[in-house]
Order: sequence, then C-alpha cells, then structure tokens
Amino acid sequence: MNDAHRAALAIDALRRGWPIAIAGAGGTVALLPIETADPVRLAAFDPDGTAPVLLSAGRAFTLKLANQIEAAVPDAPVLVERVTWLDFATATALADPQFDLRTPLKGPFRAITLSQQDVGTAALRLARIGGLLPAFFAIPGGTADLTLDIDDIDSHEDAARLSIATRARLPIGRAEDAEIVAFRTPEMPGEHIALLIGTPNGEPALVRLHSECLTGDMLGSLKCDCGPQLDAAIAAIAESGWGILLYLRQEGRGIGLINKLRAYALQDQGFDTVDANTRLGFAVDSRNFRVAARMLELLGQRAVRLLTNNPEKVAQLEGAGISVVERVPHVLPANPHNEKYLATKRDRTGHQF
Ligand SMILES: Nc1nc2c(ncn2[C@@H]2O[C@H](COP(=O)(O)OP(=O)(O)OP(=O)(O)O)[C@@H](O)[C@H]2O)c(=O)[nH]1
Ligand SMILES: [Zn+2]
Repeated sequence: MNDAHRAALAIDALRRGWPIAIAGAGGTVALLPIETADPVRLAAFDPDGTAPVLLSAGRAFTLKLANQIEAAVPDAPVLVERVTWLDFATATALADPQFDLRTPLKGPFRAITLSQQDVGTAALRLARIGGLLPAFFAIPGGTADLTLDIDDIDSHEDAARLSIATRARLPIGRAEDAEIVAFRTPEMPGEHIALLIGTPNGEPALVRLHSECLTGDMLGSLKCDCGPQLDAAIAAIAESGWGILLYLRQEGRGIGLINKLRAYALQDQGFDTVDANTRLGFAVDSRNFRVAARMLELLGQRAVRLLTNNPEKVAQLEGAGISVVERVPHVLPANPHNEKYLATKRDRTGHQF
C-alpha cells in the first residue's frame, strides 16, 4: 500500500463513519468524524466520554467558543474541551451551522491546547477532501486500525501523479473540431477533463480553468455565473481558433457539492458566499490550481492566454511554471439572483470586474 492509497482509504473510512488515526511530529491523534458517526460509534470510540471535539477556527469563532480565536485562518484547528453535557447531539450542533440561528447552544465551551496542531490541520483538510463537515471527536495519543502520516495526504493531492487516461474526438455544439482528454491519479474518485478546441497555430492557447459547479453547469442555477461562463468560454475559444477548456473537479471551490449546498443554505439566511464558507469552517477558497498547470504541461502547453477575472488563478499557474502571457477578462452579465454574489467576488475575493 503506497502513501496516497492510505490517504484514499482514510477518506473512505471517514465517509463511512469509521475512526482513523493520523500521526504527526508531536504524536498520534485518533479521530471520529462527527458528521458520519452516531452515538453508538461514539461510545465504542470513546467509552469514557472524554474525547474533546476538534473544530476549525472559523467554526469556533462563529460559535464564540473562545475570545482569542482568530477567524483569519478559518481552517486552522481548535480543540474544545469535552464536558459531561457535550453529548453527540451537542457535538453535531457544534459541527453543523445550519441551526446556529435557530437553537441557542448550551455553553460555555472552553478551547484547550492541541499539542498536535499539524494533525489537527491535516484532519480538517482530509474532511474537506472527503466532502464532510470539518469536525471530529479526537483522542490525542489514541490509535485506530488505520493510521496515516500527514505526508500521505500530500501524496494523495500531488498533481505530479496525474496522468492522461484516454483521449477521443468529441464534436460539440459550439465546436465540431474538439477533442476530449481525461486525466486522473489511481486514487482520485473523479476525473479532470480537458477539451481541446480547434487547431494549434503556434500561438499560446486561449485557456479557461473551469471549476465544477453542478448547480450552475447542469441545472442552470442563477445563483452564480458558472453556467454562462462555461458556455461563453467554449464559444470564445472556438472563436479564437485554438484553445483549451480545463474542467476541474473542484466543486464548491474545493469543499464538495454537499458542503457548497450547506453554504447556500447559510446564504438563504443572509450570509454572503465568503461568510458562509467561514461559518462552515472552511477557507473561502480551497482550490489549488497546480492540477491545472500539470494538465497543461501534459498537453505540452507552457504558455497560455488565460480567460479569468481571478488574479489568484494567474498567480498559481505562474507559480507552477506556466507562463500567462495575457489575462483575458471573462465577465458575464449579472442577473437579479447573482448580483450580490458577483459584488462579493469583486469586493471580498479580489476578482477583477
Ligand atoms: N463554496 C462555494 N462555492 C461556490 C459558490 N458559488 C459558486 N461556487 C463554486 O465556485 C467555483 C467557481 O468559482 P468562481 O469564484 O465563480 O470563479 P473563479 O473561477 O474563481 O474566477 P473566474 O475565473 O474569474 O470565473 C465553482 O467550483 C462553484 O461550484 C458559493 O457560494 N460557495
Ligand atoms: Zn456556480
């Protein structure tokens, strides 16, 4: 079993509500994910009822668990002392923000020192990769049947392990002259896709990095601009004569579909896209575009013209060795449902409109 394989097994275990342990520099922590556990599993994991709760700083800040906690790094780990009345239902309320405004929480809660900060960070990251709420029962020094090292998660996420699985001609409505190329690593559940449109002409390709948005891409959601952006990107590339659309499996800016829909539920309560992510305990944007750089490299493209309003995409591609010779704006008209979302992207996440 290689490192990445071990991380894949751990993600699978968390989704099934099975405990794992992660080993870091300061020792091991046994972890039971709150979202997929139940009181019976908790009793088996922690017969004494003393295991503290591991949350993210964004969540802890939202719950006002400790004055000192900064929300500046919303995905940093915070350990909450387990007192007798902090039962499974209360832990679920700590983990899941959907009832924050409806049910006042008991308290007070007390943040305690987590010696294995590195393990805490890794656990929250693994929950995000698995599409789960970033919250665990944690036993510092504990063990489990499956123990992984923090480095195993890096191996699992390593873009260098990506390779081309297959390619085929794919005529599409907007471009009959297109080819689809599929990429994966042995462990990843989804596939990244490249759509090569037109004929290479020696000029840097017009490239769009599109992050998966099931609601926008498939259902025509008006809450975001993803659907129209996808369509317009394909049209612009076809029009330019030659280019590439990368369809990246980074649903919800990397938190997965279910967590994105949780963020939407918080937006229904009035929070914007940034605050909704923070209240859930995630970074505002968890995406890593090294994967896109690796795909371009495998396609033999070292220089591109990039269709985006997001300077972070330009910076990350450049940082990964792809030369972005031009940023081409990709602004689509707003509608009454996404006006506020687009304004938030402009005002709070550095998008250039
Ligand atoms: N977490 C979360 N993800 C969202 C939300 N709305 C859209 N997304 C996701 O955001 C991603 C698209 O990112 P955007 O921020 O719209 O655009 P961008 O790719 O950063 O920038 P551009 O290249 O300029 O379009 C997709 O993965 C969507 O699923 C939201 O409210 N919350
Ligand atoms: Zn979208």
